[in-house]
Amino acid sequence: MPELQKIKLVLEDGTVFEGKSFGYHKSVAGEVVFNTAMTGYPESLTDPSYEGQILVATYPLIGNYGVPKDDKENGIPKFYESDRIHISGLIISDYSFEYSHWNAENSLREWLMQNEVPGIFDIDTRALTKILREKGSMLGKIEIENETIDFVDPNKENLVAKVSVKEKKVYGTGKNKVVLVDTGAKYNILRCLLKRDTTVTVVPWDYDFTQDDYDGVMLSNGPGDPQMCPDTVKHIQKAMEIGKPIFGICLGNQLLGIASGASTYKLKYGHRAHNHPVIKVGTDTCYITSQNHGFAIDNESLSSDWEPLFVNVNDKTNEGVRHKSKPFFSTQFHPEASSGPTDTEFLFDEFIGLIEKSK
Ligand SMILES: NC(=O)CC[C@H](N)C(=O)O
Repeated sequence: MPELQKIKLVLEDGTVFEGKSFGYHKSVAGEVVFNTAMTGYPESLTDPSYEGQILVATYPLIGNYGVPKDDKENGIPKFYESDRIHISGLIISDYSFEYSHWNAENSLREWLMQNEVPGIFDIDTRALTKILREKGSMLGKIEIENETIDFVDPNKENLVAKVSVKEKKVYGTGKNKVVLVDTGAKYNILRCLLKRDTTVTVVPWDYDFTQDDYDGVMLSNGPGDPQMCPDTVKHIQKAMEIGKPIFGICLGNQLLGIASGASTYKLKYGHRAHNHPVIKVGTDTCYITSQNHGFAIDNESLSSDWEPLFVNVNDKTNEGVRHKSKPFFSTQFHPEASSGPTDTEFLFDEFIGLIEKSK
């Protein structure tokens, strides 16, 4: 094991955890959240929804399968969810300095260094997660020795503007024309669309796509508080008047909800895992889903034209909405998975089905 420098995590409530630095050695502040998935750190670290957050992995052994090659397909990385690491820092229990996997090209440590993202290991992540579970997600800061920085609340910033594409870009040559509103889209949403005979135009979060020629709208995931994107909401409202199919995922669910008049609130510690059970409302069908969110739509605030589509079995929170008569629906979980279970990928087929029916 190389010589490692000391580094600490300081929580808003004053708790301090001392650990060892294995990533880029610098101080950083953000919101501390935990994810209970056992695999998928390359996908999580590059998920733009984590922008501004310090991520705690509750699974104790991290780094053992390295990080994948940066192979491209259709002009986008095959194994990553965006072009860079989005988390502000990584907190783990045991870092595996040895890695082995058929697809590994680099170590997690090297990759964190290249992206200038700090990592701490040798932390009692069970004790830390219990604090976050009991008190809720809180602000925190990673501090190197002899340095003090201020806490920063990323939810007060427009993080979506930071992670969205700056210009329109077209992918694929399929027959169904989908506008993908990039509020921080994971590449697997694009991959799932391209697999289904589509031409996808990825547009910036504040672009008025309603003037374009399209068959359906896909609203992506993304970071931060959904109330920070009024421009996107305005365009969604215009698209609802046009009436072509709309499918939203995670932040997309929240923005569709807000556009329909519903309100959102912050969950105590959010859902970040591979095993969240959701029930399709009105059925006995339960799906196990991949999730990463800290906000939710208030089911009670839905207007009379809308209804909950899925509900979380654990805490009964909203997991999706749909319009009662128009082809608009969304999910709070991730049907594109990556990482996590792919059980709900069929929702992309349902979206394409709605597009074909409405043409
Ligand atoms: N993955 C996402 O799209 C997250 C949505 C939103 N930023 C939340 O935390 O609730």
